Amino acid sequence: MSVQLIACDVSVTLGKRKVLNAVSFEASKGEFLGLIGPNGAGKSTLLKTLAGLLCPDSGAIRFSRHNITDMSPQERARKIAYLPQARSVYWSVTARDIVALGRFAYGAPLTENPHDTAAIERGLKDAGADHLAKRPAAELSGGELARVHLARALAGETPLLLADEPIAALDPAHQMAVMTLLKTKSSEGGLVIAALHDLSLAARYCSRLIVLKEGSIASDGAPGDVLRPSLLKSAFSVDGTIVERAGHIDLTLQPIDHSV
Ligand SMILES: Nc1ncnc2c1ncn2[C@@H]1O[C@H](COP(=O)(O)OP(=O)(O)OP(=O)(O)O)[C@@H](O)[C@H]1O
Repeated sequence: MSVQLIACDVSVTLGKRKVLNAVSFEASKGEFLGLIGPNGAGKSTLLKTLAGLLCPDSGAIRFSRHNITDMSPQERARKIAYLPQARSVYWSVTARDIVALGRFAYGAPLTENPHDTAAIERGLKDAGADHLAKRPAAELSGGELARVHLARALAGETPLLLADEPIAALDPAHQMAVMTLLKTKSSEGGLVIAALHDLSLAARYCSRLIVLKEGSIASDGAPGDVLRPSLLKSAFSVDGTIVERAGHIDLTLQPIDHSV
């Protein structure tokens, strides 16, 4: 696999806090990379930095041989889709209007051509949101709106998709549908990086996991290699039982028993 994304010694300070500390990794097309770690570990900050929305204090990020900070916003938007964690909509626009913003780098919605229309409709369908297209976005439930925003990210047809907690608001069936979709997007040649809190789903669907802890990479590798009891304890402060069967990893998590 050819390396597509390189993050080299990336450090980010927000306010007075050093939130990312010399983060380095490489990723290739075809990977579905789960970014996991406890609250405040720096997952959203890393995704925003990879998207070019935050500027690192030091270090560099290259995607498709281009330095992210040298790319124009339009070039970035044609290569990188970013699904943020916060998804509220207060304007009187339809769900389809939101999805059409995914084609903004190509001139839509002002000049929507047949390719834009097809990408918007495919995004809505893939995200399971086609039936919501005409609904006012401000009236949608949290899970419905999450799927509409995912459709917006998909409509850009970018080679890199950065998704911050794409399944957080979803019911179990939609969680699995979205994880299957992201896995499919990567196996079709895309690179997908998603911040996730559900370790079981991350283990089942992602090809690789990166664990962030206090702004640094604590572990990086195949789910079965990363999710070990010692890592669950040190990074997530939980006790975990891990069973691998038929290519799947089953995780059972419980609070650390301090009495033993
Ligand atoms: N603008 C800011 N100024 C100062 N500190 C910030 C700012 N934004 C985020 N932080 C801090 O940076 C740290 C990392 O935040 P980040 O949102 O990246 O974590 P996360 O791993 O995505 O967490 P969560 O799982 O809770 O979403 C947190 O301690 C947070 O309080």
